[in-house]
Amino acid sequence: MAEHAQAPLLQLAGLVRHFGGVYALNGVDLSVERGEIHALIGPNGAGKTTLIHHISGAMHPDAGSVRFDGADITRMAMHTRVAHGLARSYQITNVFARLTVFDNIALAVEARHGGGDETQAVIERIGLAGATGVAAGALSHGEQRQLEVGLALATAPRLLLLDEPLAGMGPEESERMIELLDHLGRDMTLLLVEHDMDAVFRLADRVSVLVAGKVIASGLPDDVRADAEVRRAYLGDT
Ligand SMILES: Nc1ncnc2c1ncn2[C@@H]1O[C@H](COP(=O)(O)OP(=O)(O)OP(=O)(O)O)[C@@H](O)[C@H]1O
Repeated sequence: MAEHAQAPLLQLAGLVRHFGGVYALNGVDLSVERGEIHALIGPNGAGKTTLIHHISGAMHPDAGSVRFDGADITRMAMHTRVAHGLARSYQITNVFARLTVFDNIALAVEARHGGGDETQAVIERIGLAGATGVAAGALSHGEQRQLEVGLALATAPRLLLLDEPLAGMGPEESERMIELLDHLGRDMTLLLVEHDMDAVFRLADRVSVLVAGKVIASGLPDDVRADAEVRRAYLGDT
């Protein structure tokens, strides 16, 4: 419907989630537009991981709504969201260490009835064509993170969620991952949580800042960087 074509791909409104007396999400409003690379930044404990859990469907809110492609998915289960094109790449390694790169991706592709050609295409996309027959456990840390992105890609997502894709990486590995994400961003919408500000400001079309369970700013990277409240709350006014 025309109305839906205009709607943001992902729209969060008034999301609230508390754990006892701690309000991890305290009324989050956030829109992710179709085709953009959107970065979510914020200090430790701001609620970023909790927010990703609410988008992936691992958690459900106490109040507020999650809309994906115009539909209300607030109560939808995680696996149903994946079938609708919403995938998450995990911060914690979830590859099968003893299986080869090929078999890891093939399993994920077969889970949605794909074939061998598609497996190879995903492997090429994540830059592991030279390691197809290598056991996942023998890959470097950076390559394992590339493989994790491949597992999410195998579900043919329209929105890919990435929680700290550069965590624990050296400069060369980071560079490879940034290039990979930059390429993926040309074909799909990405929402990433990341602490590496250089990477964020290089990759993101738009940036949102989460502080104490609320989005305090959302916009173009340069505008967000210049925002006085953001500087005070997070970036450090140097
Ligand atoms: N399962 C839980 N039970 C109790 N409190 C929780 C739970 N999950 C998160 N919290 C609390 O909610 C707040 C937000 O946590 P969250 O992990 O979402 O922040 P974050 O922005 O991802 O932080 P970091 O950058 O350190 O990963 C914190 O105060 C945290 O202690």
